[in-house]
Amino acid sequence: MTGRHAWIDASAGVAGDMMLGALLDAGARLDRVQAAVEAVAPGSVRITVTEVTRAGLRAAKADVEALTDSPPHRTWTSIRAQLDAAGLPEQVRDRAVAVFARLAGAEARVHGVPAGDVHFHEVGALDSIADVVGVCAALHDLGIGTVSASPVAVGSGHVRGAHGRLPVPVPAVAELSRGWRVAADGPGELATPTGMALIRALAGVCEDLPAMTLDTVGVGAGGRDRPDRANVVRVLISAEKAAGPEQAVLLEANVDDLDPRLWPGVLTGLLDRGAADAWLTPIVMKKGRPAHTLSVLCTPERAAALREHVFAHTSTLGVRESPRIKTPLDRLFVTVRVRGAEIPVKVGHRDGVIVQVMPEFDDVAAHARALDLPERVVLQEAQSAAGAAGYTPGVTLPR
Ligand SMILES: O=C([S-])c1cc(C(=O)S)c[n+]([C@@H]2O[C@H](COP(=O)(O)O)[C@@H](O)[C@H]2O)c1
Ligand code: NI
Repeated sequence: MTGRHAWIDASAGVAGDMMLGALLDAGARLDRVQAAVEAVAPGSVRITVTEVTRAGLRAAKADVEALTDSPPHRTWTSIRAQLDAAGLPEQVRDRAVAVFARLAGAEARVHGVPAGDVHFHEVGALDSIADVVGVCAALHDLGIGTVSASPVAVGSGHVRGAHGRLPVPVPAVAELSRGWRVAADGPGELATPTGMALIRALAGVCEDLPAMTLDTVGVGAGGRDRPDRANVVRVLISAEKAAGPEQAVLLEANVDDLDPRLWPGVLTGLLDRGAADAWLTPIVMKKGRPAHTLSVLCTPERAAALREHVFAHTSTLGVRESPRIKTPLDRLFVTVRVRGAEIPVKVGHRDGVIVQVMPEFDDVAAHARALDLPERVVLQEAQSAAGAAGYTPGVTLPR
């Protein structure tokens, strides 16, 4: 994935409105954010942003004002339908779905109900929609391709809510914290479920500030002003990301009982839904059974949807998931003419030096069929035509 990198500093805690404030402070346009929220929950909320101080630091405070007395649908199933129907940019929708899926999964486990039935409280549902969709729209507006985040301060003590007195970290935050570095780091509820769900769904990795050419810093305020520490989330955003390693997720499942005729459709379906790659490896499983490992490489944002696709379309009972680092070549396409036909050629380069020159094989095959020529002849001619235009491995890209 291309784009800038955002590192979220949640060392003083995190909540949805704090992240939204930080991204608006970093330059995300309020009208774009409001429009995305409006598309999901028309006429329901108005987002405003004001400048405040927290322990003497300037910060942007995002506020969500409810404009309606009639609450929106409140289950995860109905919010999912609203997100799907809103016509959001694909990246905004996918990220928002991933965040709500995390939140619903955590609440489902805590309360012992199916995720689809998880009930977002009436006012909370509007706040959550505005925070989650607003954050995802702001990331999109800022051109953020990848996200990572610091360890999170979750707080300590107790809070009062719909479930009475809850221990801090509240149960949903504790559930969402599994696999992340967290510490109490102070009294009170420092991390909310929505804030933690945003971190877990959007950030591929928990890390201290990664090396970057820093472009922008945004500071988002929490509700309370505490004298001992600034109640803020910071977001540090890189300049346009240099070509280099990016976060990826590898999903894997070993399967020994799927009708083999179904596999091509499974792989095509995964690629159609945004997997960067999907493949099968023959293996031998327990009891000497011939089987396959299904592997799916994808961005962290696509992982949840693709995991569900694997469950729905194969017979697996589980999916393994591991973070990976992927280093893609920068790419561009050029078109060459071979015997009257135009064939696109993919050129992979690193720092402006060409590494790979590969005619698109589907086009080569189609043209070979049309001319009744061997595919290898058309392939070679397309490669030669690209070379004649200056696209040869080892040379600098033509201007
Ligand atoms: O309403 C519910 S089910 C609820 C559950 C939990 C659990 O941890 S379970 C916690 N809370 C509290 O709601 C407020 C708002 O949280 P946001 O994530 O919407 O900002 C917060 O204080 C939670 O502790 C509610
Ligand atoms: Ni709850």
